[in-house]
Amino acid sequence: MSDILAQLAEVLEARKAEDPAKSYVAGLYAKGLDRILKKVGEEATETVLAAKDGDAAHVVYETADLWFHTLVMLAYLDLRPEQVLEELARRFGVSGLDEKAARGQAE
Ligand SMILES: N=c1c2ncn([C@@H]3O[C@H](COP(=O)(O)OP(=O)(O)OP(=O)(O)O)[C@@H](O)[C@H]3O)c2ncn1[C@@H]1O[C@H](COP(=O)(O)O)[C@@H](O)[C@H]1O
Repeated sequence: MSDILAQLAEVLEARKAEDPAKSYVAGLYAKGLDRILKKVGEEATETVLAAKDGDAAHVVYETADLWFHTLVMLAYLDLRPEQVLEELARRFGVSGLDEKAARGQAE
């Protein structure tokens, strides 16, 4: 499921060498971190409004925009989505074990 994040991260990395006039992502990099963070903030707000609105397709669309712009932010900071997934996996490893134990499934 997370393969698309890794593949997209590769594209975002490659866009660091791209002409800003020819690529949306290269254009964002050229505008700098503050512009990227502004986009993350805008997309977060649009996601919240979509969730309040209650249209499922709209929520998915806006969440994709939000995730995409956080991936651009991570790439700009030379961070990888795998690092975020590892952090989530580490947390799940802790709480997931608790859940398994509660269900009597612990090994
Ligand atoms: N997944 C995306 C993606 N999601 C959203 N967006 C862009 O994010 C922007 C969303 O912002 P808005 O809705 O506010 O639209 P906007 O007014 O055009 O944006 P601003 O002028 O405010 O920055 C749109 O321009 C979308 O096209 C994306 N642009 C690119 N990608 C992926 O990134 C890859 C590299 O893209 P390029 O750099 O364009 O080649 C592509 O192959 C795609 O896979």
